[in-house]
Amino acid sequence: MAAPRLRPGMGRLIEMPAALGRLSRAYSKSHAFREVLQLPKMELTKLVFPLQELQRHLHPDARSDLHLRVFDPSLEDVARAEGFFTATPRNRIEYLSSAVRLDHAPDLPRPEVCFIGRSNVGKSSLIKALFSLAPEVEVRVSKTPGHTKKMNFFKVGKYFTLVDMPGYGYRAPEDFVDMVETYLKERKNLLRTFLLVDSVAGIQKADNIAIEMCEEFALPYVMVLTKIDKSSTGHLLKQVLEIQKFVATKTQGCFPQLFPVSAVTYSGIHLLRCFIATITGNLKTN
Ligand SMILES: Nc1nc2c(ncn2[C@@H]2O[C@H](COP(=O)(O)OP(=O)(O)OP(=O)(O)O)[C@@H](O)[C@H]2O)c(=O)[nH]1
Ligand SMILES: [Mg+2]
Repeated sequence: MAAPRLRPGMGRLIEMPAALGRLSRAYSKSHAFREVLQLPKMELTKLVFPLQELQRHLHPDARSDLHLRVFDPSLEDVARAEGFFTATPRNRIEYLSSAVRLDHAPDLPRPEVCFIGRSNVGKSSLIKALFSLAPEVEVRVSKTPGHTKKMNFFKVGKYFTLVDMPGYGYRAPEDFVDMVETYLKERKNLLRTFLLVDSVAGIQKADNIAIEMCEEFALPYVMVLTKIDKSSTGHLLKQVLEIQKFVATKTQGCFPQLFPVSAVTYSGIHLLRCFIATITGNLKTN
């Protein structure tokens, strides 16, 4: 397994003052990257590059099975990406508006990324975690499936827009199909769709319908595996391998690398921020 690559200058960030070292596990609620960098190396890898950590558990002959190197930023890139997600007076991160129809959606020139998935899969929680450095932004999450009823638009400075979608499947809003299908099909500035799949349950029937929809509309999309804190390592590894094979053999528009995340432990969140900053053309990695 390759260690996370470090660029010159990162050493300074990683040098750990003794006092901080003792406190390394007690990071703040925001999970700021400078705090993450103070973690012991294995913990850091698990948190920032969850696929790399999983790869450690694969038999050496099977290691090429994990598509690790498609998007493979350095720690420095990941650190730089955080700037886009940090709210400051000059970088305003805010809820913009909600819409139940595409023609009610805000007219925005900047690139947009949206998050779709079954109700309760963790879309709103993931967006809330991505916005942990913008604590003023309110993203509502709920144990009750079908909580998000509208498309919610969030502006990230002058860089891009994130859209939290209502879920499909159980307790989906009645107008879901009209709302989401039309959005996916016609939204001009939609750059990438993140399709969330529960890492415990794997790909379900309703997910297949969403995958077919993305394929039919020829959307570039990315699969995110949620709630990885709830999966055992063995189960997660099995799901990653199965889903990766599915993506490689049955899809055209899906990005080959999966993004496992947890909105509870923040595993994969920093990498996903870096990916979003990169695909929206704001960050040059490698
Ligand atoms: N353990 C764990 N629970 C999570 C995670 N992400 C979300 N949850 C829980 O899953 C439930 C649903 O989360 P939401 O983020 O509201 O899910 P959603 O996909 O937005 O759901 P809808 O808006 O109903 O479509 C909540 O109880 C969350 O606390 C995670 O990474 N780990
Ligand atoms: Mg929601």
